[in-house]
Amino acid sequence: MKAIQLHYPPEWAHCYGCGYLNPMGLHLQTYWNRERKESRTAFTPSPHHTAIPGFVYGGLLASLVDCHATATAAAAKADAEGLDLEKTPLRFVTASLKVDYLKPTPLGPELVLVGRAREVKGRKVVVEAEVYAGEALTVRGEAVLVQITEGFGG
Ligand SMILES: CCCCCCCC(=O)SCCNC(=O)CCNC(=O)[C@H](O)C(C)(C)COP(=O)(O)OP(=O)(O)OC[C@H]1O[C@@H](n2cnc3c(N)ncnc32)[C@H](O)[C@@H]1OP(=O)(O)O
Repeated sequence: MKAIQLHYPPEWAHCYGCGYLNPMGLHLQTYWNRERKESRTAFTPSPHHTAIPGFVYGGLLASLVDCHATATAAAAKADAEGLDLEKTPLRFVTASLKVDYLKPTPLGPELVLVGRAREVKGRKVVVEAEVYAGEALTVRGEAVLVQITEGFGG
């Protein structure tokens, strides 16, 4: 299965969190499960992603939620409308991002993010995401994503 971010055309693939053309980026790769209507990604923070020794920097966790949510929005919208992302790439940007840090996230283990679309309406998708370190749910996020077209920001 191909990661959602790998469907982005090159002009939309420079994002620090998930762009495959950003050499310094995190290269997050999100996968969509059509049966479960759920997205997943995994990321192992590096030692320099430290907040307090032993724990992950919250800004990084927000970035993971952000980029996982944008990809989840594309997949959920494609799923809802029966579109093939290979033929019709969809790209969303973050309009709003809320992150709740439920408990400190340990630095070392792989983190798993799970995402679900709570609302798909027009150009807007609302996504809920969770970050797990092993069995522990450490972060819960919510994002409003808005679909953009060519020429965004111009
Ligand atoms: C180019 C690819 C980059 C991908 C990077 C991936 C993640 C990122 O880091 S993105 C970077 C950070 N984000 C940005 O820079 C976005 C900056 N903001 C913008 O460009 C615009 O405000 C934008 C596109 C989000 C929305 O503007 P616009 O296209 O005019 O949408 P608009 O018609 O106002 O709103 C559409 C819907 O979204 C909702 N919405 C818009 N902004 C918000 C918000 N801040 N909070 C909640 N809802 C919002 C509106 O209420 C509306 O909902 P509904 O259809 O239910 O009425």
